[in-house]
Amino acid sequence: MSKYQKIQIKQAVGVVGAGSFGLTIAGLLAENVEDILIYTRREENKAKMQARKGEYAQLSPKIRVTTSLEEVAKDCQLIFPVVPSKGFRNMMQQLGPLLNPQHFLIHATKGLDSSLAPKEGKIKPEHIKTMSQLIELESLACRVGCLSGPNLASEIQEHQPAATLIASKYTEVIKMGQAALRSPRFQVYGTHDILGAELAGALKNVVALAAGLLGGKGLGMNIWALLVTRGLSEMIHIGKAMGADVKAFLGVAGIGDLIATASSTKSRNYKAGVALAQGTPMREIVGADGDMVEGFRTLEIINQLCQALEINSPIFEIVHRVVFKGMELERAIHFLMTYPYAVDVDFL
Ligand SMILES: NC(=O)C1=CN([C@@H]2O[C@H](COP(=O)(O)OP(=O)(O)OC[C@H]3O[C@@H](n4cnc5c(N)ncnc54)[C@H](O)[C@@H]3O)[C@@H](O)[C@H]2O)C=CC1
Ligand SMILES: O=C(CO)COP(=O)(O)O
Repeated sequence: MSKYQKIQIKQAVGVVGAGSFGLTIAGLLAENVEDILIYTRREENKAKMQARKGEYAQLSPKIRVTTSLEEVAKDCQLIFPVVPSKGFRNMMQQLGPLLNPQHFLIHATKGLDSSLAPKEGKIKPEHIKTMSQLIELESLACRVGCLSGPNLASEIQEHQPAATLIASKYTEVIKMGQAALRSPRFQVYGTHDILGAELAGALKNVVALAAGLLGGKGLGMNIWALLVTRGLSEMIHIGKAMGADVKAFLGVAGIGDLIATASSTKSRNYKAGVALAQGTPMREIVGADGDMVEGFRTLEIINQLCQALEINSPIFEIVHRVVFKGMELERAIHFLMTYPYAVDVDFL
């Protein structure tokens, strides 16, 4: 047992979603937990994972694989859902009926959901849900949390040190998450501001995408720093309009993750921006990695929200035009460089 562990976790811990970050979380859990159950939808993946073949060769022997959500809900009190936002509600509609108020759910998805919005007409703030709100909507689970921070999966898989934030209204969820994940290679902070942590994690992907656009054009660090600073300011304004506090945006899940994602060629959001700037058609990027560029979905949802609430967010608006309306990047940069900004720090 790790010396950081205050609560001893004796039961199996579940991970739903056997992608890059689900496997990373399972690997972190293996430092503290004896029995980890990871859910994959695909039988062929289950076979490969069980045989520890190919990309699964390094899987800890403590990790069991299942294609049964019933088994996850029955065996595990603590479950980490780690599926892209696009599939999250659908996943919860299957998992939700199997859960009860004794379950603890800590998701790690950095995105938003707008599936409750009507097909026609304007989106309203109440149509936009974070993943913790979807968990509450689709299940009886109330001990809900989120994990968010500068956590590029490949670095953690290489055992490089990193930190994250577990956010929940419930202290017991934060403590349980810390006990499960904390180790000398993974620092885990805690906060009760779950909305702030979720929004910071989702919104930073859009700024990372924008940073990739600049990187793809070969632009330097001055404009990168300007983008990140003003992008953070817009993230905070949008977050506040959605009911969040400023704090999370200034911590590991906000500025911390923003720096990591907006400067790393390991980030899929950053890489998508680079590809767009270098002329790769949108359909090719979406075709290759579409669900995984969370920033695209978030950008569409936030653009509608900003219009509905008349939020002034020039960077988000112009990135939307570049990504979805074919605006030339040079024009977009000119627009922002001549934008009548007046105040530097306007969110404190
Ligand atoms: N990869 C990373 O560095 C990090 C990713 N995240 C977040 O984690 C989430 C997942 O990302 P990755 O694991 O990297 O993506 P991925 O594409 O590698 O894996 C996603 C997995 O979810 C599965 N999945 C999709 N829909 C499902 C459903 N309805 N039911 C069950 N499984 C389903 C897919 O089959 C796939 O195995 C994203 O929201 C991402 O922003 C957060 C921190 C770091
Ligand atoms: O959120 C992440 C790192 O903290 C992962 O970012 P990407 O989804 O852009 O790869």
